Amino acid sequence: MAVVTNTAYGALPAVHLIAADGAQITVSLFGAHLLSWKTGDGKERLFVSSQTPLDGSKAIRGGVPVIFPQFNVRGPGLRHGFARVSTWRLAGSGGDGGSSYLEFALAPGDLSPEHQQAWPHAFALSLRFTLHGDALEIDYTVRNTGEQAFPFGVALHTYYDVGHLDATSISGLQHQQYTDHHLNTRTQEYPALHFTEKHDRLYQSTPAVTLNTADATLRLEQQGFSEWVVWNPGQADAAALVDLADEEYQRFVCIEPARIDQQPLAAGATWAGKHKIAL
Ligand SMILES: O=P(O)(O)OC[C@H]1O[C@@H](O)[C@H](O)[C@@H](O)[C@@H]1O
Repeated sequence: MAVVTNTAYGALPAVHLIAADGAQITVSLFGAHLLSWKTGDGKERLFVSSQTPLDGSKAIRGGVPVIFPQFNVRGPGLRHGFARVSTWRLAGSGGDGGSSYLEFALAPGDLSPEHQQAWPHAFALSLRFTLHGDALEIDYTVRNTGEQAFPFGVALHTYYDVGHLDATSISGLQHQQYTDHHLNTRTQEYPALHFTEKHDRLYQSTPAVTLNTADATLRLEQQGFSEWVVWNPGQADAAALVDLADEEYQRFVCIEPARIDQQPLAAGATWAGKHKIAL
């Protein structure tokens, strides 16, 4: 049986779910932000910076920031959107022997007056985290509840705890085109991407990639999104991030299912994306 409890993570109210097989997640209401995912063997799969504020004053550095309605600076609003700095509601939870879930919701009434004014559209977001044995599924939907179309971009900005970058690679991207942070578009010829310097790349989506670390292999699948973003700041950019300790860039990579350009969602329409991470 699944056990759901209210808890705190730093100063943030959070919800903790333990599945029947011992797998567990902790999600803060601030950002509907997944902060910890431990598989049944007790191993933590996500990275959270030791320097991140955990009081709602700023986006959390680590875990799974939820990006909406714009990716990075690809839109006129707040960088990476307001969803990661808004307080969501717990909309449901439950489970049986096979799977357990937590579901969160965000609508205009949950936003600060400043964010509501900056983005005056009628929408409903839902995010459901489902634990299935050694896999985690995240179902993300965006509904237009108004009478006019609005533009939106989304991403699940997942920070994986990789132990050390030296032993980390991503496979499944060979022959894929990517755009790097210099805005060069190239094709990746080599089978596995290794992290020897800063990486900030946008790949067209492929159904699955594999993250290889010293002691684990994770298969990442996405449906409904259009890109994979692969990001590690490297040493110099990490030193400029006040919410990351200087050496911590060596402990994570972000692999993000995303829909980076803002595209319209018609009145009454729903967009749905699914992300599955499995051992
Ligand atoms: O510091 P932020 O706003 O959380 O963004 C972190 C990174 O997020 C990544 O998704 C972007 O590709 C990077 O360009 C960006 O630096």
